[in-house]
Amino acid sequence: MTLKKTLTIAGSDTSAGAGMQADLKAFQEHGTYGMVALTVVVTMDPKTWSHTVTPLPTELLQKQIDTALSTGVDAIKTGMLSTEEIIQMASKAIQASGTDKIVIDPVMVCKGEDEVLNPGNTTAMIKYLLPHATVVTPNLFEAGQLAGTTTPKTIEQMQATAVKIHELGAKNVVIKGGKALVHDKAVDLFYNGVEFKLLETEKVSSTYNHGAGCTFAASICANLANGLTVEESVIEAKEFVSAAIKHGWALNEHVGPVMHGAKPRFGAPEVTVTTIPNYVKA
Ligand SMILES: Nc1ncnc2c1ncn2[C@@H]1O[C@H](COP(=O)(O)OP(=O)(O)O)[C@@H](O)[C@H]1O
Ligand SMILES: Cc1ncc(COP(=O)(O)O)c(C=O)c1O
Ligand SMILES: [Mg+2]
Repeated sequence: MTLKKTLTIAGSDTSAGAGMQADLKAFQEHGTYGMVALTVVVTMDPKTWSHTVTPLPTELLQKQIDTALSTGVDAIKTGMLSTEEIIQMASKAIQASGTDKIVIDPVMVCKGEDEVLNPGNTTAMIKYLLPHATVVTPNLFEAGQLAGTTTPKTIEQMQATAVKIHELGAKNVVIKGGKALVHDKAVDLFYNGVEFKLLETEKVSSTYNHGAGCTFAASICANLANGLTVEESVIEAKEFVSAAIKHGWALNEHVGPVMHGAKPRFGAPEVTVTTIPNYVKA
């Protein structure tokens, strides 16, 4: 039996809820063969849990990319890319890979940390990654940064932001309202350049949501590798991550990761999909 090969170009979250650890767990749960090209290692101060991001030498990243690509990957996801040089390397890897199943998770901050990784990276992501994105999965903050606007706060503002990000070259845009959007449901907005759909689940009141974004994007990537359509991939990923958040747990007093493999074990909350009227520019 052969498996579809999924590659993440991402950082290591040593606490293992997010980053490439989340990606590999989600890849595995979706029955794909997960591979990694590691960009940075994130470690935590045992007392304060403040994060330190340590980059790997770029030559080593390139060797990992070359190794993984030589096997013929079916889909690629990008996660934490800490410098413009690394963003360019990821872009070249995508173009050399021969696959058009590309999920860009434009990670700009770690949850629980306010500091933006490197503000110049946004411009590089726009230039080098968005034109190759089958799907891009910003949270509200990241969506505003990519679109060059303020952080969207309403569904209508999310629509305007999604249009701008689509114009930058991403074929499909999912803006994650998640926990941040003031709404009684966990709402994500899907835009494929033609129509808008709202994806909604129950909102879990837990704070054990570390790694939700990575798990969501990696699930989309695995679903694409397995041959699902973009929309099917996003809807299943939303089910998968909702279950993971619902069963999130306390790793220690500082962080609560999602339970990546919750859906196959406990089932998933229902995702409601509603087509909404197109946003008309004022
Ligand atoms: N409290 C919650 N209840 C249910 N779903 C959530 C909750 N928080 C986030 N989600 C969902 O998890 C996914 C990841 O979103 P989010 O946590 O906002 O991303 P990120 O980790 O990148 O900031 C999205 O599909 C979002 O709607
Ligand atoms: C290596 C790495 N990638 C990505 C993220 C973003 O995680 P999330 O899925 O919570 O957005 C983090 C957050 O700590 C991280 O450490
Ligand atoms: Mg994220």
